[in-house]
Amino acid sequence: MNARTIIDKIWDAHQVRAETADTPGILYVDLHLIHEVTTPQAFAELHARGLPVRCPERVLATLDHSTPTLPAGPDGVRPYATPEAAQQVARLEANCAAFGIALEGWDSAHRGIVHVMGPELGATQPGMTIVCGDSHTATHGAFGALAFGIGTTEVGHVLATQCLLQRKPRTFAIHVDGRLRPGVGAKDLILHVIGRIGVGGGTGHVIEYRGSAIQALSMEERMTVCNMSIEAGARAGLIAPDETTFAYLRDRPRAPRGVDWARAVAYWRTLASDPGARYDSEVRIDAATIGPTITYGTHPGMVTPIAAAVPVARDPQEAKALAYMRFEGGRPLTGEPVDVVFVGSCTNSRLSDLREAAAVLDGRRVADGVRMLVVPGSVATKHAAEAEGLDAVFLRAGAEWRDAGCSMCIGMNGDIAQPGQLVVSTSNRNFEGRQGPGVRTVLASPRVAAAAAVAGRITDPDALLEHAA
Ligand SMILES: CC(C)[C@H](C(=O)O)[C@@H](O)C(=O)O
Ligand code: SF4
Repeated sequence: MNARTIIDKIWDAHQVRAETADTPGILYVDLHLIHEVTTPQAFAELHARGLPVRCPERVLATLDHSTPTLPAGPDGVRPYATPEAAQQVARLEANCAAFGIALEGWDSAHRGIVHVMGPELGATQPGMTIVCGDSHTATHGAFGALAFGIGTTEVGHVLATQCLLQRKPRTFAIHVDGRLRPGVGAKDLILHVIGRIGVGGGTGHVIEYRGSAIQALSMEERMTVCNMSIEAGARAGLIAPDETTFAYLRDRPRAPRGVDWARAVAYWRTLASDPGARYDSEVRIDAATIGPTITYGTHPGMVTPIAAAVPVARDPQEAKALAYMRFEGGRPLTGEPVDVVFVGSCTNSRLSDLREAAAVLDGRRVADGVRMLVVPGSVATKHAAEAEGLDAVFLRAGAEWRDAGCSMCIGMNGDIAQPGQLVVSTSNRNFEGRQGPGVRTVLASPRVAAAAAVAGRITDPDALLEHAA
């Protein structure tokens, strides 16, 4: 057989029927993750047509987008932002009960952002096809799964059939070789990649991240990288599974056990792309050239090394983005006053992210007038962070320590900033108004975000930490 990429291998193993010129192929789905926002209509369709869920055991639900991050009041009432938010949650609870679907709901120690809790449970595994009515589903590609976002109509299709109509994607190898500099992490890496290939650079492709700098990443860092594949326009992004992957998955609640574990690992080892496999596109990046990286505009491709000057606008769209952000081309963003710092989201709300932010905040204080919100990605992450005292570090520094959820990444639960405020955010989208009407968003790593909180300004963390030493 020809040399195949991991993308081809997973595709071939799940293709029920090949595509033709006129019709997409049919792909079997191993795991369907669902949340409260993109499921109500899909379930309504099943109810209306009297259809059952084809494989309830392959569906896993959580509550994340509309959930308050402040605790219930003494009356037990949760502080939902809107009646719609409360209703979305209630409907998912009712639909999961009606169709026999496992829900990591309010009383679950595993509830959390769908792309954080799936991996934590070991539900996300190499070689799987994984879908979710959510654009950041590529996060699960960190495990060597083919994972992509689908629309609400498709959520209904998958619930009813456990299959999806899909055309085979093109393949894109992004090689990152060499070593990342100290203090430079996965978020800097992926922002740099998106800046390099552009927000449309991955369109129609599944990206395989390869090379020594990728192999050296932890699972949590790999998730940060794969998470933002969609921001480069790609349908998905993945990384071949290796010993790091297997070590992470071993003994997780939903991971295979005993002889099944050995059999699974043996299969997972066959997934890596064959030597000589061909890709439709390829890019090579030297990890040592990447520094702390932030966005300056209103899409995640508008990135700059933190100390470098913001590029001068080359077209009306860039000029519009700079005007919205109130930034000036030709000048660096360092020194720009910050109003809010958000550490959270499916990009950067895992234990390693919280540790990274806490390391900067330990023994320091959030600057006067700055609000800092730290929101763990899951209840399990929250407990793990508290077990090692990270909550105390954040609270001592003057930050807010919240319950798990999407929170200010998208503000659907009411966690938003005020018009005109500048937010340094560890999330993945800096679109106009995403964190509240008129709010200006700068995307950054947890380290850069925490440094901004301490300085009250956008700051090169190396300068801040050196100064203190
Ligand atoms: C609400 C949901 C459908 C949306 C998505 O698909 O990504 C959200 O998670 C986002 O990050 O914008
Ligand atoms: S954390 Fe943000 S990007 Fe991730 S699923 Fe929630 S809203 Fe979407």
